[in-house]
Amino acid sequence: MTDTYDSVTRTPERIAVLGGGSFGTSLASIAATKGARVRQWMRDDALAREITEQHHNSRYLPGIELNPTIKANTDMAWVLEDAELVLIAIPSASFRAVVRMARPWLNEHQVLLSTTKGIEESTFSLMSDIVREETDSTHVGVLSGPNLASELAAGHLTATVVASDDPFTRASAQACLSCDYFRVYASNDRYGVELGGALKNIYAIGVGMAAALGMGANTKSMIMTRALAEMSRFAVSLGASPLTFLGLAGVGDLIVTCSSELSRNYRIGYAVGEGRTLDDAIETLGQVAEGVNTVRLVHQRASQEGIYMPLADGLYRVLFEGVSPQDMGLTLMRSDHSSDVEFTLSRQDAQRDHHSLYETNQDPRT
Ligand SMILES: NC(=O)C1=CN([C@@H]2O[C@H](COP(=O)(O)OP(=O)(O)OC[C@H]3O[C@@H](n4cnc5c(N)ncnc54)[C@H](O)[C@@H]3O)[C@@H](O)[C@H]2O)C=CC1
Ligand SMILES: O=C(CO)COP(=O)(O)O
Repeated sequence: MTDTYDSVTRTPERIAVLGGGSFGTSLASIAATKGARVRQWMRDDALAREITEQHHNSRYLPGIELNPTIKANTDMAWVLEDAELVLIAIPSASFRAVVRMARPWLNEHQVLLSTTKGIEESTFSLMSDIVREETDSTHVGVLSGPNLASELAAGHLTATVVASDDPFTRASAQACLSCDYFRVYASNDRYGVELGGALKNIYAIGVGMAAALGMGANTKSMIMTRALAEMSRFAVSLGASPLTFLGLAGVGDLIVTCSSELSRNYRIGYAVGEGRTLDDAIETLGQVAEGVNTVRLVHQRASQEGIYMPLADGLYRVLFEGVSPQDMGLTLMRSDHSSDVEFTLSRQDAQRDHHSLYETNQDPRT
């Protein structure tokens, strides 16, 4: 991939963030710390005043000091006024409704980036598809990677991927958000990056369940590794690049979401593994865990398309059909072994794949 970083002549100066939750707030704080004018839209007036006046988001990012220049507001027109780049951090269930609400103040020159890791229930659309359908922007992209919001807001070093087929979008997002603790890589596999972010949530629920059942690191590693094969098989059959799954938005995000108790999806799985009902687990969490819906949608789509997804199917049966996690674990382990082949590559295949991996994953700035 060429012409990414250098094609932006200047960093976007006016940023709008839609969403007052943990991730939108973390990204708002980064952009503001880089010197941009940042306006953040949310429904809750009290929360908007707290962010603007006290520089905290106590509901979604307790204990984190935000950049004091962020101005949060419930007035969409004011937030989007003159915005050059818009970050959309709204849960998938409300994403289309909020984009429609914003539409009167959006134009084709703005960069519109989804940071949401989910799939629309009624259409199986990814969020960037919704942005394309609902707006006239020619600069649409997604941002996804190992980015737990509270760690990001605390300045722990990490990286992410901005994916778009439009070089201007990729470069604008890199310029807007790259900083000493957040490295932003570019990709043109928008579909793969976006699917990676949505799919890994399913498996974090599974690893959370395994942890609640007292399973150790071997089990977690097995689930994560087979999850990677499964999610990549699904995404590739829908048109994504398999190489994306070896990058930050694939295995990178899978590892963090399956390993950290900060992950809401992991916590849902843990609660169900402890014997709580799904409804009870969701209510206790009080935040969005996209994987619950995603597992339903992916189970349905994989069945329609005939894609082999034993882990996602098993998790669907535990969450929605009352199968116990213990029984599901045994069923998976006892299933037919005859097709359990990991890789059978020739040396030439391996060399070709290695070469194409490193070509594709090259940092566009080097
Ligand atoms: N929290 C995290 O660590 C990360 C989250 N994400 C993704 O970001 C997306 C947003 O998640 P979070 O910020 O974490 O969620 P959150 O649970 O922290 O907050 C959700 C926010 O969305 C708002 N919201 C919900 N429905 C709305 C509607 N109809 N209109 C206006 N606002 C509405 C809520 O009021 C709340 O401010 C999710 O898809 C998530 O997967 C991505 C990377 C990291
Ligand atoms: O996507 C995330 C980290 O990259 C956050 O995952 P959760 O939504 O499970 O908290």
